[in-house]
Amino acid sequence: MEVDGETQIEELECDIRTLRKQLKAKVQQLKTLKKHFQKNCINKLNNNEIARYSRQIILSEIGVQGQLKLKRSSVLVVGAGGLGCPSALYLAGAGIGRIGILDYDEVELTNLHRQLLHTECSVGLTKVESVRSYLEELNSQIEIVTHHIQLSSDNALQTLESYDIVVDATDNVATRYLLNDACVLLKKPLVSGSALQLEGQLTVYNFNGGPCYRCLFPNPPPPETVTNCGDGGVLGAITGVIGALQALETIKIILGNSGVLSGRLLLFDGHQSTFRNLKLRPKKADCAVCSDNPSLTQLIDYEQFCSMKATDKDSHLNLLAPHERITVQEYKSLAESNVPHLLVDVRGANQFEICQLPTSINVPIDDILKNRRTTEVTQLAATGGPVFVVCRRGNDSQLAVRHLSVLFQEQGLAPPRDIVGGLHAWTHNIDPEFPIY
Ligand SMILES: Nc1ncnc2c1ncn2[C@@H]1O[C@H](COP(=O)(O)OP(=O)(O)OP(=O)(O)O)[C@@H](O)[C@H]1O
Ligand SMILES: [Zn+2]
Repeated sequence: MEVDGETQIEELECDIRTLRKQLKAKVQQLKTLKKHFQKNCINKLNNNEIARYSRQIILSEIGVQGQLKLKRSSVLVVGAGGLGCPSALYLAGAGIGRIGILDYDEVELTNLHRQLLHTECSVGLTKVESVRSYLEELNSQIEIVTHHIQLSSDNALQTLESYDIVVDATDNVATRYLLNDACVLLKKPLVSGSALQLEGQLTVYNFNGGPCYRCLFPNPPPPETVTNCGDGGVLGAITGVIGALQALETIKIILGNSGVLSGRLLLFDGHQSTFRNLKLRPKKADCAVCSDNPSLTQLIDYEQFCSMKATDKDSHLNLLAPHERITVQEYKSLAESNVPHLLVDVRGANQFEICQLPTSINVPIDDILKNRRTTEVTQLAATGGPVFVVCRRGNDSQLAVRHLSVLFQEQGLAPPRDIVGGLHAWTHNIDPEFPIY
């Protein structure tokens, strides 16, 4: 009975995939026909546009002329994730004539709580295709262009060139510097947002004599101080707030509104639901890129400059010597032979609650690095057997081993060892049923 049910589900899913493909082909066909036969004048609104945008056209800030400005403008949204989805959605709704969506990534299940243009059916598709099909259904009057690439120094200038404004909806420092420098070189405003946990930030760089990102942050932060959503977590409503505000600032720039958030930083605190505006330092007279005598006149290697990758994928640390590490397979056979040992899981308590390996104890990395619970670990280690350290992907566990090794040595204990690749490696190589997040 259960097997029958599973087969039926698979068959239906397969049918739906086929129908979606057919639908996509028809939508594309319709688009091409419309483009060919409907005269879309950029100096006039058609009846569909008048009705569609009527509730914003009647605003004194917009009017017919403002709506035409939106229609004639082009915006590139870089990153089709937590911030990119809401900003692209509101830009498309408002009638920006050409919207570019740029992202190298594919949709994953862990994206769906906040990246709300992607659906369960788009898991595995490219993010740019997923966003494109959503936005085209929302508004057939505008053009959506997709760029399924990783933005880099080799392609940034050429890609950004054909857009009026750039929205930074990415999640890593290297890409932020790259976008900043490219926008300065091309003289384009950069609407920059970020969101983490229950907080968000927003500002507009390189606009109307205001500072650029480098004016404020001439040097990148140390890599170990940077947290991404995968490690720190984020609430979808926070990315929604900041992404929608990025669309608002973009629209204000196009309309020529005087209240654009340039030279100011908006901070949103979702705990208290408060917004604060900080005045930023003005443009730096000797900024490396936006001053009158810049030392940087072309794009550089940003991963090298930041000592960080321009993606949050595959960032595997390699801090330890081979003898300080064991594989998940080695750990499995040791655990199965009932060798007495101590397994320390250094993820945060919330993550430990999601899933954990049998007999492991939870001592979060922060507690280890700040020596808050290291005595507890050394005392347990002294009771005998080897000590192993595990985390989600095998990075924090290496930091923990490096830190603990010194303490263990001082006490004459055998050094702890890191489990390579962490719980992700456990799921991939040992137990596919072990939850992955
Ligand atoms: N250099 C780049 N080129 C193209 N896309 C980029 C670049 N840097 C970041 N991105 C994209 O920006 C988006 C940032 O969004 P967000 O952090 O919400 O998503 P995510 O990386 O899927 O999240 P998670 O960290 O939860 O896996 C991602 O889709 C990522 O692929
Ligand atoms: Zn500058």
